[in-house]
Amino acid sequence: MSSDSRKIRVAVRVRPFNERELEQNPRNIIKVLDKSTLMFDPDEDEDEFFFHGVKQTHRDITKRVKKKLTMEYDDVFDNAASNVDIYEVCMKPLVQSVMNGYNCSVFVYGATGAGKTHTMLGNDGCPGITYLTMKELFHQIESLSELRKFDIGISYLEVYNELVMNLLTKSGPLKLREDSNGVVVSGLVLKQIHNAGELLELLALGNRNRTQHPTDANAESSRSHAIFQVHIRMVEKKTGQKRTVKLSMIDLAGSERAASTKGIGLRFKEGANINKSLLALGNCINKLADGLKHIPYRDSNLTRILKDSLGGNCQTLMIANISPSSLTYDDTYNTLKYASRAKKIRTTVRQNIVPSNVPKEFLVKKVNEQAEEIERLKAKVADLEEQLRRKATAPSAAEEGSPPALNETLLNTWISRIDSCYNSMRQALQHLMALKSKEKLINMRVKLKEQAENIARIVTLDGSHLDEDIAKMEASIDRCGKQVTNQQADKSRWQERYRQSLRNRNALREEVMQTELATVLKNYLGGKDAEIEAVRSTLWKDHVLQMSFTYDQENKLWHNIMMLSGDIIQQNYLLLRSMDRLDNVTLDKLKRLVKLNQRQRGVTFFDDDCQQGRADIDLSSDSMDDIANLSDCSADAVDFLSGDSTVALAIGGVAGKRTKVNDSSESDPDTETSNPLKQATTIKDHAVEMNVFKKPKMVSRTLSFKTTATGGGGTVVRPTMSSRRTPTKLGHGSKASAVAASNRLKVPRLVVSSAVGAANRKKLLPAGETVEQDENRLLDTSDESNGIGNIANSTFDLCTNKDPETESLFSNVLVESNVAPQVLEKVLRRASMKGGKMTLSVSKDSRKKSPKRIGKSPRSINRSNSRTNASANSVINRYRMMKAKDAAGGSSGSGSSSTTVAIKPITARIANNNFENDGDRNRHNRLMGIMKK
Ligand SMILES: Nc1ncnc2c1ncn2[C@@H]1O[C@H](COP(=O)(O)OP(=O)(O)OP(=O)(O)O)[C@@H](O)[C@H]1O
Repeated sequence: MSSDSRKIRVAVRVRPFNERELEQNPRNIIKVLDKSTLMFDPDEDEDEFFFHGVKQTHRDITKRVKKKLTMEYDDVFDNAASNVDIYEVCMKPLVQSVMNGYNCSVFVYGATGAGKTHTMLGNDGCPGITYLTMKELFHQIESLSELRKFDIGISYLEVYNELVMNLLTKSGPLKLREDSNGVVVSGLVLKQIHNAGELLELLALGNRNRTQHPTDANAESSRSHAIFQVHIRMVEKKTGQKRTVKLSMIDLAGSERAASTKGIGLRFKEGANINKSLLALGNCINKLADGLKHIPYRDSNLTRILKDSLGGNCQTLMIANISPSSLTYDDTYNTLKYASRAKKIRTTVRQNIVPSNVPKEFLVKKVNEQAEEIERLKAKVADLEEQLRRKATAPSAAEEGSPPALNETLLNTWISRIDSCYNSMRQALQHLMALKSKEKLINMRVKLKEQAENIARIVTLDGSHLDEDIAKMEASIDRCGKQVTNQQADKSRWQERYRQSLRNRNALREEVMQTELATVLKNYLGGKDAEIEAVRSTLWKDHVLQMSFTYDQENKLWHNIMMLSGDIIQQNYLLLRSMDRLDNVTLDKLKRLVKLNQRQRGVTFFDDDCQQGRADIDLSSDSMDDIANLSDCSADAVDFLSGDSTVALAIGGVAGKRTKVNDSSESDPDTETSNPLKQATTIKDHAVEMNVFKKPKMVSRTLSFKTTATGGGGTVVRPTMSSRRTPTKLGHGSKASAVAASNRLKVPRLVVSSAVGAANRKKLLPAGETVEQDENRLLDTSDESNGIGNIANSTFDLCTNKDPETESLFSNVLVESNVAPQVLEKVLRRASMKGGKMTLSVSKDSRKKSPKRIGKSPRSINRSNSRTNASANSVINRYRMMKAKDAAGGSSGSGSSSTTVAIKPITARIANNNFENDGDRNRHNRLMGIMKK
């Protein structure tokens, strides 16, 4: 888009004397010398005066000396010129500029009654330049209607007392604001017109609304600046190229001095405002003429509106209207001076072609055409070169009898042709795969975002922000959608180019096979094919890695969410239950949750049954679940390998065995490279190379509570935790390994008994041992095995408000003990009654022993990472659920009391590794994922 610096075009129009002036017999102060020159204040044509026979030059010595200023403008029109003349000379070229996409602007300047409105609007018998211009504009539009589509909207504003008003609709004052397109009137609605006739109606309407008051100088004086603007939008039908242009026609209020209108009161205020805006206009004109950088456009609304016309991207015409009468000597002189200054102003004009509006398809088509043309020309050049060489070498070869020289040249030609063909193929493939990969990733992200949105609808801390949050998420999803849509055109373009390159390659191959160099070139072609395959594989690898990474991040996030949710659910469940607020609906939901969790185990763990389950999954679906389960080799990951074809692969086991389950691939001309089996092999190789199909290693964590006696008989229970990678491949049915694995698990247990009191226990003690000794012994033993020890019949400070983690741990530990739910309820009720410091008294006849604190130790957990802690809680919870289930079944079966829990001898439990029976252990091990069913 080129720009052009042009001066403002300035025309001066001299009106005829009006009746009022003629009555006063004034002097003519304007003498039009030619089409571009006039003389201001010329000598009077007076009768020659002789004194004593001598011609006198100065008849009246008191008379002012004439200025006799010769002034030059672009155009000067004398009093005989009509509006049509003005239009033909000044406006017609502007209409042409408008049609070429340039902004144009014309403003009439002059004192009141100088003929500005007459020039602009004219009257019934003599239409003004506005009507004439619009008529020509519509004429041009009609003649170009086959090539372009036009939209025309007009606005008619006035600036009165510094307020901007719409003359076409009744509304309040409008505000001006500036944007990249210049000064814009806020809230201005354009009126559409379809012919010059409609324009006349609107102009009449606008003029009726315009502020006019009679002044001494003009009976119909316009007291405001009127701005008529035509906005034209043109769209080239063939190319889609868009141009938006604006033609502004401004009828300024009179530039006279206030005194000449003899205004008082409101008229004086009008005059002051008119003068203020015209003064600002004068300042701007002066500064622009001097080439200054800072132009005070903001000094008035008028100059703000005229900013574009004076110093912006606009071709501007100024028509200075003057009266020839000596009655307006000063005003005319001022007008002419302004006009002269304005002549020096330069504006920079450029065509308003909107490049972004050129349809993409058009550009894409053009680029494709050019690319094809380049390819064709390249091939032609190569062909011609080859012919030339052949001609050049043929005679000499015949002379010398050395045909190999010919072969070598030919070979080089063929090689350069093959290289060029494969280069374009590689380029297309790279673009295509990058675009497809991007699309797959975006689609995957959209699904993840949708999931997050669903969760946000359920879980929200503050309902008032929900809408805002959802709106943000939806906006983000929309953005992703737009990204995908935007690149569709690109994708199909590269797809077409890729297909074209494949066709070219096949054609070239056939051609090669006809030549005498077929054997050599066949090998060369094979090498090139291998190169393309390597590129394809690398791109595929990058894509899979990216997909894996994204999914892995999401997986981690979900893991954390689930752990936190589980923890919160469990705590709320216990709290509700302790408060007797657990209703059936919530309970049902919890049960469903537990069941869901149990069902998921079958999919999550890598045992034989699960493998079967995996094979049943519909791998062609790209649902979220499938992405989640098969992220490493999902259909998404490999779909793009064969263009539009869909090749879905399934994992067939831990080692990453894959099975082709669906191949709807259309015939790719490149049968060799599009062969899905070959691709599968490639994928497999990559899987091994990248390790992406390898089963993630399971991690088991050992949790133990160390109980140590403190001074004064107190006992501190410190939970410690360690993580260890556990080999997931266990020997099938290997009992020894299962036991070994279960042995590694030390489940925290808090052994509580309200039935076995100190007195009773004393009877069980070996002779000579006190209760205290017995307890210490038990504690010590349990430290080794159970991890917590028997701390029954005691009052414990479980935790304080400051240590919620201990509270959480305690509830888990407590549930794991054999305390029946009813007992637990009582315990929690009691505990909560103590307020900030939770104190648990299990036994009715509890002795006031030093409290055994469970509170300091969680710091050691804090030192571990939070994920480890969450996992530990999860382990405990799983175990708790299992026990709760068993307890429910057991109690109904045996009918044992739920309030009193008898504990087994600790030593027996040590031997049994804390499990009540083998079923428990097996179930536990299954839950922990360390043993096959
Ligand atoms: N070139 C002209 N030929 C014939 N009559 C004219 C010409 N110019 C102006 N007049 C007449 O002079 C009178 C005043 O003209 P006009 O209203 O256009 O002045 P104006 O500059 O717009 O004044 P104001 O600033 O007060 O609105 C009108 O009656 C108009 O018809």
